Amino acid sequence: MRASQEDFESAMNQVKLLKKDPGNEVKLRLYALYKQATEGPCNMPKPGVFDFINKAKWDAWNALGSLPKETARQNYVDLVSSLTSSSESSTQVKPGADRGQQEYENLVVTSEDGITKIMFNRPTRKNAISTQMYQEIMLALKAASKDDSTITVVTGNGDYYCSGNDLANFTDIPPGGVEEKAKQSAIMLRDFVGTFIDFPKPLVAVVNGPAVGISVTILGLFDAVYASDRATFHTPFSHLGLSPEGCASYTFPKIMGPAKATEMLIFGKKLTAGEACAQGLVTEVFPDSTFQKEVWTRLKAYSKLPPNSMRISKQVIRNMEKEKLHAVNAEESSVLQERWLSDECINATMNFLSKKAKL
Ligand SMILES: CCCCCCCCCCC/C=C/C(=O)SCCNC(=O)CCNC(=O)[C@H](O)C(C)(C)COP(=O)(O)OP(=O)(O)OC[C@H]1O[C@@H](n2cnc3c(N)ncnc32)[C@H](O)[C@@H]1OP(=O)(O)O
Repeated sequence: MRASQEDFESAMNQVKLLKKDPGNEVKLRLYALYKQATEGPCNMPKPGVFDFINKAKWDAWNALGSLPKETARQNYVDLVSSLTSSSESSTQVKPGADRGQQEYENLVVTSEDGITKIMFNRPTRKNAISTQMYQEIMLALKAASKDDSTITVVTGNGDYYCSGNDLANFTDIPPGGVEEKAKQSAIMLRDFVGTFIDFPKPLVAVVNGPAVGISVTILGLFDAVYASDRATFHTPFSHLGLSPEGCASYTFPKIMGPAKATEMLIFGKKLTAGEACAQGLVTEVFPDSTFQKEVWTRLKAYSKLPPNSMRISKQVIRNMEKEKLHAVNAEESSVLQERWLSDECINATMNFLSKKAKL
């Protein structure tokens, strides 16, 4: 959801009420986002080198380049919200504390060494994502976006990373009928993917084993993807009478070129980790025997980099695309709303649930 003028004004008031000084770096960022949101790109003359304060302000504003006013307004609101939640919450989880095991039924969330780890935890179902688990992932990401960690990692417990949407989600039909279920599911899907699009910190996938469906498509929204050589990447949408989601209809052709994206998204070709790396979907592949050790050593080193700089770099890399990604997400979700009601999809799902089919 975009921040309104009202949200922006309320954020400006909240800044005045902050109990703790957020430090010069954050104050400069607030200043720059405020100027960009209200006046647009910086076109003031650059202050002289000895005018330190005004030069620092000018540099911060000028660094935002042609960031659209609406995006600057949204970023300002997000930044203030992260400041107010961290100063208000005395029970906030600090890195090193293990939290969430009571809070989440399908996830294990821990925070240590500046890294929040969100682990899918339904190993007996190959970490298939139930309706409740979609909600829990959104909650965990929102909490991670505001906690003290610098990097957020998503991974899976057991032999699978994730087998995608839990096909049993199709059986839980509300009193409004299957049309109502499809409508609610499209809203949930849009919100779920939107949470990844808007995630403000470096987001890393540690793909410990095979990945299927939506757990693959959203990888295009991560900042880095490390995979065990046991991992595979499979998006069998046509086999299931479905169509792509997670913004893959946009990110995959961009990452790997349209021809390779077609093989995955339309023909359902399963990629090995090596192939996915060669096509740019995966950052690096590690032997399974040393995967955890090598990846976590590297992530711990990355987590010591300056957090504000990493967030800002992510913004600079991603922000121009955000609007496009939200539009793609809305379109994909609305197409799927129709697909879920199609005979092709209903038959494929029934075949799986009655154990007549597997991928
Ligand atoms: C009316 C509209 C409602 C719509 C609601 C949708 C909401 C948002 C949707 C977002 C769009 C997402 C799309 C996708 O993700 S598409 C991909 C979906 N995933 C699959 O099709 C995978 C299905 N699973 C399999 O083919 C195999 O299980 C798999 C190859 C993954 C593993 O095979 P293996 O032989 O190694 O293991 P088992 O099959 O024995 O698995 C162990 C048990 O786990 C159950 N399981 C595994 N994956 C799923 C799954 N995705 N959904 C439900 N259940 C799953 C499996 O059945 C086994 O159970 P049992 O022990 O009871 O047999």
